[in-house]
Amino acid sequence: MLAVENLCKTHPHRAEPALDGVELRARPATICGVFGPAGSGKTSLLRCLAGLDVADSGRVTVSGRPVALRRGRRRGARRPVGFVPESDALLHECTVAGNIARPFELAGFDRVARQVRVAELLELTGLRAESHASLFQLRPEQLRRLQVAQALAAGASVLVLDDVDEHVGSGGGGALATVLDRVRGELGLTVVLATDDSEVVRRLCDDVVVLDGGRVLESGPVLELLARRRSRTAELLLDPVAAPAVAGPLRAGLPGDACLVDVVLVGYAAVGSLLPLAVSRFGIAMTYLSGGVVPVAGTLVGRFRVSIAGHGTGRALDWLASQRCAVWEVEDPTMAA
Ligand SMILES: Nc1ncnc2c1ncn2[C@@H]1O[C@H](COP(=O)(O)OP(=O)(O)OP(=O)(O)O)[C@@H](O)[C@H]1O
Repeated sequence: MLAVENLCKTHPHRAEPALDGVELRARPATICGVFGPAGSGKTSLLRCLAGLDVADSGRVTVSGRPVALRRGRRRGARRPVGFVPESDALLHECTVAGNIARPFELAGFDRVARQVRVAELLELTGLRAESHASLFQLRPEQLRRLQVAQALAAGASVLVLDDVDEHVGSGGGGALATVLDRVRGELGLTVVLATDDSEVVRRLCDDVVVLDGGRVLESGPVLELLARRRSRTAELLLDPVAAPAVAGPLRAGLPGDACLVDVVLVGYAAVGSLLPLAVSRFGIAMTYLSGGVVPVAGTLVGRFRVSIAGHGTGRALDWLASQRCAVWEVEDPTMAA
């Protein structure tokens, strides 16, 4: 377990803190996304996690042990937290296999043991065909996978990746995503990645920490946060199925007693059945106005704006709220006027 307690850091010559009381828990065999806009403190946090920087106050521990500040520049030395920076810090004079072998050499593995471990990591990271290639022949996304292999070779039990964006998102072909999936599922490691790309969180992350201005706005399991009323995570991750900002024009043509409702449904079963069930159970009239479904963390999440009318409306809303979904009435500026 990686635990961060009340981490605070202000960079030299800065008035505002880069990290202001950050708390984080990342479990083994999970991927935790540190999600926030540029300047929100993601890199500052990750550098403290990896022992590359020291915080002004607070604690970072792995399995209860404080993470020590890294000293010296011995690339490939053994580290419990493997840091994969935005730009590569690899050995450009060595081949792909040579880069993975270096931490094993430094740790005193003999030649046969080294070859076995290097072969395993080449397979895990999908780089077997590039084993003898020079780094100059690799694409940026392949270099990122090599960095992961090197961090694993250095004995990381926690893998920290900065700025995971186009490499994992729709533009990157998904090879790094597959590797991280295997690191989580097959090796059971804790992965923490920083991103400002909601697609990366939707596709890969079990947990999320939403950062802004160095503060945690919201954190927890992604699917739990999505099922919370007015969740910040839902607002950020469900942008492909965002409801229109203004409710007013949608009311045209609806019955006078209709109420407009936004509902977030989590899981295949909920998406497929909850709204029709509410209609049949409570005898309400429901009209679908906008929204859709999007895959998140291996399941389906739906966000819909619907109008509901009929005597059973209140009971239907209470029932929906008691299921695995978030539901709230849309504030309608035209009604308030
Ligand atoms: N070495 C530094 N010296 C001074 N200020 C810094 C330093 N590193 C970061 N900062 C400042 O700290 C704040 C947080 O920066 P940080 O790089 O951690 O955010 P970020 O979310 O990773 O941003 P990005 O996505 O652009 O990398 C910003 O205001 C930034 O300008």
